[in-house]
Order: sequence, then structure tokens, then C-alpha cells
Amino acid sequence: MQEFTYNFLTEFFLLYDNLPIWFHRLISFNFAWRNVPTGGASPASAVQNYLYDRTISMSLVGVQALTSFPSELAKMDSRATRLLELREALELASHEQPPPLGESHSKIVVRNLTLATPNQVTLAEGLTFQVERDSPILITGPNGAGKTALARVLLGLWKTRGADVSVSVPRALSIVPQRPYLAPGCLGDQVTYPKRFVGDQDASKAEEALKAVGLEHLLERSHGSWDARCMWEEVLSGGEQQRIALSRALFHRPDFVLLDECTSMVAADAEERLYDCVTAVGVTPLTMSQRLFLPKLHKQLAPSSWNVFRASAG
Ligand SMILES: Nc1ncnc2c1ncn2[C@@H]1O[C@H](COP(=O)(O)OP(=O)(O)OP(=O)(O)O)[C@@H](O)[C@H]1O
Repeated sequence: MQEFTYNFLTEFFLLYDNLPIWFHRLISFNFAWRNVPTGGASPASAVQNYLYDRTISMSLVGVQALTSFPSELAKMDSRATRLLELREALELASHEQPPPLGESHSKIVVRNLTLATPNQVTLAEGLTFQVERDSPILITGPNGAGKTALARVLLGLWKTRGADVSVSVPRALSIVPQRPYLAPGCLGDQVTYPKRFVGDQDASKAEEALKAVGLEHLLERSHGSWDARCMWEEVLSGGEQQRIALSRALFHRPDFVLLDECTSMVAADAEERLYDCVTAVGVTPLTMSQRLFLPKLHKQLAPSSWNVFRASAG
């Protein structure tokens, strides 16, 4: 029944979303007809009033649009990033098929990797490292050094380059990006993304993940219902959005996770606990970050030979 009502309302507003505008116009015209200056109502004065009223209401709509501009921009930002990544992946797939990455069950292995952008700008050469289960590694480097680029290579989005290059990654590898994508859907869907939330099956695991990242208040706010829906990008703060993204890693528990500056908007005093949560559930992070406290949470630091990064002077 709930689904029927939801579908009905969605269809109704999609088809008739301009009804309120026409109601508003009728009311405005009625108002214009009644409130004419001395001399009585005439079509000319009514139309004049109507146009005056429309000018004012259109200006108000303009002001309203301006005030909602920053949040609209934030929404567009994460969507645009995803679209760009999709476009890059499609371009690579159509022109230059990247050689398939090797598959390894228990570790990430990178040997002699040359890191380069799609337009052939070399960012680093000879990258060699491996990440084993329970041996997290931290990669630091200045802005533009190529940390996200490395994540893209490991996910198979960017081509691997280099003589004798070999890159193998486990199937169970996922990413928590800096700017998370919030899926349209209910609260449960946000935690279980990319899979749809299935109440009976996912509720207790999703609740555990949500609590671990300190977002239990979202469930309380919706009176314990996972079906709450809203424009999540507008309602959740930047830090909350990043915590939601981390909760997905805790929900799905891949063997390895790429954490790409994924706590940059989280309050500093909570960050360390969040990283602990990830390792506590048996997920091994490969972290890309500038955060100063992070070295103590990782068993390995990226090898110093990585200072060949093109942008390291920055
Ligand atoms: N699609 C692309 N096409 C061309 N160049 C790109 C592309 N994406 C990123 N770059 C460039 O590659 C370089 C490395 O970018 P990357 O995002 O990996 O840096 P980063 O080390 O993650 O930086 P930050 O610390 O700011 O997140 C940058 O100079 C960037 O402009």
C-alpha cells in the first residue's frame, strides 16, 4: 500500500507538477480583478494589476533560487564528479582497452607502475608496493600528486602503464571517496549502497554500521524507520555524508578498501575512532590522505621512492 501511494504521488506530480502554477495564476488574476483603482474594474486595469503581481512573484522566485544556489551547487559537484569518472571509463573502454588487472585473493600487488593521467601526463614512475590483509598502508603526497589517480588505476578505471608493470587486486576491493554519492532512496539504501536495502535481511547490520560511524541519530530522527526518504544531499552535512560513505564499507566489509581523503570533513576528534572501526571489522585500508595522526594507525607508509611524483614540489 505504501509503495502504491508513493508511486501514485510520484506519477501524479511528474504529470501535473505545473498545476500549482496555474492555481497561483488564477488566484492572482482574481486578486487583480478585485483590487483595481477607482473607476471600477476594467480588463485593462485587471491585466495591469495581474502583470504587476506576476512581476513581484517572479522576483521572489528569483530570490528563492539564489538562496538555494549553494546547496544545488554542492549536489551538482558530486554528481558531476561521478559523470566525469563514468565518461573517462567509457572513453577508455571505447578507445584504449586497459589490460585487465590481475586478480589476487589475499593482497594488492603493484609492481613497476607508471602513474599517468589519460592525457599522458606522468605523475609517478616505478611504483612498487603490496598490501596484505591486516597490514594497512598510508599514502601521502601533496595536492595533485596522484593519490586519487592511483585509486583509479587500482579500480581499473585508468590504464596501467610501465615496462614490466603488474597490478593485481583482490575482487573484494571497494572505495570510500572524498565526495560520496548519495543514492536516491530511503535511509537504508544510503547505508547498503550500491545494493538496495532489504528490511528483514539488512536492518541489524545496517544499524550496527550506522552506529559505528556515529549516525544513530538519523535512525532516531525517523522514529526507527529505515524507509525515511528525503533529498539526502541537502539534509546531511558534509561530515555526515562522509560518515554514511564509511558506513557502507562497514556494512559490506570488503577485504580491502581504498580510503581517499574520506574523513576530510569529519570532526577531527572523531576521525581516529572511524579508522579504528574499519580495521576492527577486518577490512584492510589503503589510505590516501594528508592527515597528520594517520601514520600511527597504519602499519606501512608509502615507500619514499614515491617522491618521484611530478607535483611533489607543490
Ligand atoms: N581526468 C583527468 N584528466 C587529466 N588530468 C587529470 C584527470 N584527473 C586528475 N588529473 C590530474 O592528475 C593529477 C593528480 O590528481 P589526483 O586527483 O590524483 O591528485 P591527489 O593527489 O589525489 O590530490 P588531492 O590531495 O588534492 O586530492 C592532478 O594534476 C590532476 O589535475
